[in-house]
Amino acid sequence: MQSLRWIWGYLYHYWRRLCVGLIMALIVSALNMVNPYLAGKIIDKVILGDQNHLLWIFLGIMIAGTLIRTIVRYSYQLVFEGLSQNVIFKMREHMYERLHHLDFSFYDRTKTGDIMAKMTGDLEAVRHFTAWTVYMIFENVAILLFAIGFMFYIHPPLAFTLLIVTPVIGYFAFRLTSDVKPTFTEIRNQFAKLNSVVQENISGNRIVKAFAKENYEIKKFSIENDGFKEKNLQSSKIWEKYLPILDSLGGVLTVLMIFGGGLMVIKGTLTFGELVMFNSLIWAISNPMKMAGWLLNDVQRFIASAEKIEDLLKTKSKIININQPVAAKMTGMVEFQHVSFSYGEEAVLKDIHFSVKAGETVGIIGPTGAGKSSLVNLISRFYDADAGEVLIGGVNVKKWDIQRLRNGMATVMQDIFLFSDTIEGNIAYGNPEASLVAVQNAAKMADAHNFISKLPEGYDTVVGERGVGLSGGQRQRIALARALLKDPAILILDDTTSSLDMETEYKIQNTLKSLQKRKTSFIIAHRISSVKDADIILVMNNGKIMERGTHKELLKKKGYYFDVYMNQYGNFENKQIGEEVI
Ligand SMILES: Nc1ncnc2c1ncn2[C@@H]1O[C@H](COP(=O)(O)OP(=O)(O)OP(=O)(O)O)[C@@H](O)[C@H]1O
Repeated sequence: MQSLRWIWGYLYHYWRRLCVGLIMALIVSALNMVNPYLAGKIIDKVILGDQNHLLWIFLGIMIAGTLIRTIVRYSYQLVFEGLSQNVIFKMREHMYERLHHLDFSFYDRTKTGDIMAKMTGDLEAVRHFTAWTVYMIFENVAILLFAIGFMFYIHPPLAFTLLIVTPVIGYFAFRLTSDVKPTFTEIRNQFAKLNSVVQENISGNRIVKAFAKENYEIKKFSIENDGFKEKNLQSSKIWEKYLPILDSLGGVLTVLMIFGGGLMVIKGTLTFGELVMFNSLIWAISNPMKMAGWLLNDVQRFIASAEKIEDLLKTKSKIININQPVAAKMTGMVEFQHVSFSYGEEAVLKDIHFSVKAGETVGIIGPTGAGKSSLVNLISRFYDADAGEVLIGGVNVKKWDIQRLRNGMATVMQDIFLFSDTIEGNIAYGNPEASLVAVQNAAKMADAHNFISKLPEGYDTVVGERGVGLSGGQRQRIALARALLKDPAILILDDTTSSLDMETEYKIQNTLKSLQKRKTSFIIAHRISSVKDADIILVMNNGKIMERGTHKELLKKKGYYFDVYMNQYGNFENKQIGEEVI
């Protein structure tokens, strides 16, 4: 019921078209009564009553009725197809918009395959329901009611005899529906699992090959594929149980009609023509009953899919704008006031406290898993702090308009993502209006211009999915150019130069230094060389800032930073070298 109410939310925009379609379906259902009626009249009036002149009239009406019925039926099929395409178009748009509104935590817990199953299989089930099932249910119910009414009009006692069987058919159709429903939910969930395996395998096909795990992955797929087949077979088994019963009950109707009707003809209470009318109408009773199983099947499939789509559309993002967000100018002043944060149970950031003036550079260093990326994720409000406040320009990030906040900053994430587009398109992603010269300048700053120019199609080179066809360092430089072209007030570089050789990193750093005077920069790195010129370096471990200061100050402290420095630049045993550098 809930799913029907939900789909009505989409359908009512087209209620006029829906009404036209349903009225046409009603006309077709009524026209279905014409031929059986006239067939009976031909027997009674023409064959037995010798009124031969009526034959041509009856035949003419039958042909005209059939023609009109075919045209109207074809027309409303088109009406419903158009209607369903409109509904699906809107729904797909809503789903896509929702997917873009949802925050990082949604994507952390949702498999891409599951989302794809919703965008494809579930939408198709809803399309099928609105394009076909809706009018088929209406048409079958209308035919059944017209036939019952007509039969009662012709001969109530025989009509009554036939109707004795219909509640039994109704009972089995209902049983079939309730038994089959859970299997549809299972089929649908299994389909999502199958999709996830395929999607992960396609995305990770290089890893699969590198580890020679093709057979393992094929087996993994086979298990899910087998599961999908099994779930479908389970559903078919339920069908196999009920369909013969429903079919036999349809047959019982015919037997009852011939037996009861035959007796009535012999007794003279029913004409031969009326028996023919009943005989021609019997399908109008048994067919909707038989169709009920298939249609309820479709309804259950629709409900299972509609629930999944509705779930997605109802999923709320935790990161949302407040009622009247601040629309201040982004200044680049960043402050963390006793911030704690966790993804789940365990705290990932503990009591983080620091402040940065606009235009300053912050280096963040520390072992893997220390919480460096998590810290910068709070600046862009990809997640919200559990305690404490993150302030930009003195205003809590939760009070900023999210679009404005993120437009004022550019992040080069650790996991570089490039779209399957031209290099120019990828660099201009954050600033599509940018001229080619501006794109080239950004590429020069990121030391990417040289290698791009050497490509046969230069900036028009289309990179593969996720940037396939480029080296790790080339991808990093394009991502850096993309961030620089945005000219943000806050620049966040999460391990952005890790794949670059020292010489390229040095060149980029010199460029960044000139830029950094204008923007606040956060540079996460494992190499001392990447952070040593920062105004302040935060050394993180286990979610805490355990050391802070400039490069020189930190070396003097002879703590973790000093050890890393010695590891990378000097003899670890001989701390004297470190002191020389200081
Ligand atoms: N999306 C997430 N959901 C749950 N836990 C997460 C998520 N992202 C990171 N973590 C956990 O949070 C902790 C800090 O991770 P984070 O990525 O911030 O570390 P990091 O210092 O940037 O590490 P690295 O240098 O390896 O990038 C880790 O224990 C990690 O397992």
